[in-house]
Amino acid sequence: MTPQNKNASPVGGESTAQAGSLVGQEYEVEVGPVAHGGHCIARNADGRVLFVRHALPGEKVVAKVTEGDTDSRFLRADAVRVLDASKDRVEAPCPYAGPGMCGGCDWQHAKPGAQRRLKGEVVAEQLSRLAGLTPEQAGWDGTVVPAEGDKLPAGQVPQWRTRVQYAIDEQGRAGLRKHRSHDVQPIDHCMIAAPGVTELGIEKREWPAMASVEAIAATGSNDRQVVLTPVPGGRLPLVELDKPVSVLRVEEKDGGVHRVHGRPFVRERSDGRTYRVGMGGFWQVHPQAADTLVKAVMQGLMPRKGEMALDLYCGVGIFAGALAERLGETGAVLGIEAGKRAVEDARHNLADFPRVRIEQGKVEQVLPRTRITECDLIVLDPPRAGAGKQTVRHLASLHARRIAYVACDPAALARDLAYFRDHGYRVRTLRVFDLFPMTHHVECVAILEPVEKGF
Ligand SMILES: C[S@@+](CC[C@H](N)C(=O)[O-])C[C@H]1O[C@@H](n2cnc3c(N)ncnc32)[C@H](O)[C@@H]1O
Repeated sequence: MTPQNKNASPVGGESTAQAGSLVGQEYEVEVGPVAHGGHCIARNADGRVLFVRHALPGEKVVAKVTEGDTDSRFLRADAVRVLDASKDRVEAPCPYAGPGMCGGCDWQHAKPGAQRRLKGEVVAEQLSRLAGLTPEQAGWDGTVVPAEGDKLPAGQVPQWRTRVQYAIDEQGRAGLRKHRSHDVQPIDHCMIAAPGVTELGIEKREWPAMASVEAIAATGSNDRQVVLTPVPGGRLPLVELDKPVSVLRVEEKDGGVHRVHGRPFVRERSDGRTYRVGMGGFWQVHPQAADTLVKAVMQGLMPRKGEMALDLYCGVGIFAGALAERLGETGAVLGIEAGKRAVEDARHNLADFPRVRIEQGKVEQVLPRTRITECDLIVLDPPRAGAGKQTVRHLASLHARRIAYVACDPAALARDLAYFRDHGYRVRTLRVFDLFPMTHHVECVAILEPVEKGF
């Protein structure tokens, strides 16, 4: 046993489910740094890495293995007893947060300021490991900024989730999935749900024959919507909720979304414009997110009249709309988005800008087909996987004077920043926002410019 793991001794636990399995084994461990994904790193007596949820750096806990066997490179575990608590620890306000329960929140047991510090440490670690960048080199002051209105008195929780995907258990009860599991934790209330979602009363009724129910409470209007996904062969219930809603249904065969009754879209607002978001399309979940990100992107890009811009992975067009407004009648914007319905919405939302064009398809396929060889500004807001090497290479070849990269995964961002550096772009500024309080998720906006331009 090495000195750093002298306390990492097995302390028993339940018998393992199968030969070699360590599930149920308990270790007393000293908890090390936070890692990407909502857990902290510890080591057991063999020096094997444990990713421990419900723990905080510097604590001494009993960690009970939830995944892994004698051959696993690392184990996953839950802190089931805290022997020496961090000063950042609080009693989780949600009764469904904790080992073996709801998998939705990762940091209910940490003070809000500590949650943001942990997220900042994760971003810094990913930047350093995957892009070789220090916070200073990324033009980042190391802070994670809360959304406006989210700094609340102790004990109060921001109610920010305007979209909640409830899973339905075999008895028809609404709940949320347990961590890395298909099992459902039935709940009677989600603490971080926006009031508009809670008011629908999804948790109060039964949902026989449903696999999931998504509740959407628009921030930019009073539109309310539920999206029902029946179990195979399941019949749609008559939906009577506490508030009027429109209802959509997800087709079992092809995953397509269809209108049952009411409007097939909700209306949201960003940067002073109304956006139609149809048939379960993407919209940022936190009520402040769209405006926060648009503002950060516009401040970073500083668009000028007459410039040509790209909005990649454009969804229903929030960045394209904000750019078009600023570039004026002589400017032009091309948006590219894979989702057919989102493209229809983007075209509808931006129909009053004659010099905005939206192309449907994957960025990696459409962009080469456009034969664009130059542009002034680029916004890219890819899904969690990031843009990838080929797309980054293509973007760098367009000689944009500035690029805004909006990222929901700091690991993908860091990988792509390294590719951008290989192609002559460096990070001018990075801003990090806590748009997902209580969870490990974080949103970053990086502004890049060609190296020769300097700062
Ligand atoms: C994080 S969302 C951003 C949407 C939009 N920028 C917004 O903030 O509302 C990512 C978008 O990329 C789209 N998408 C995913 N993969 C894509 C690809 N390979 N090419 C183009 N769009 C893609 C998704 O449909 C989704 O609308």
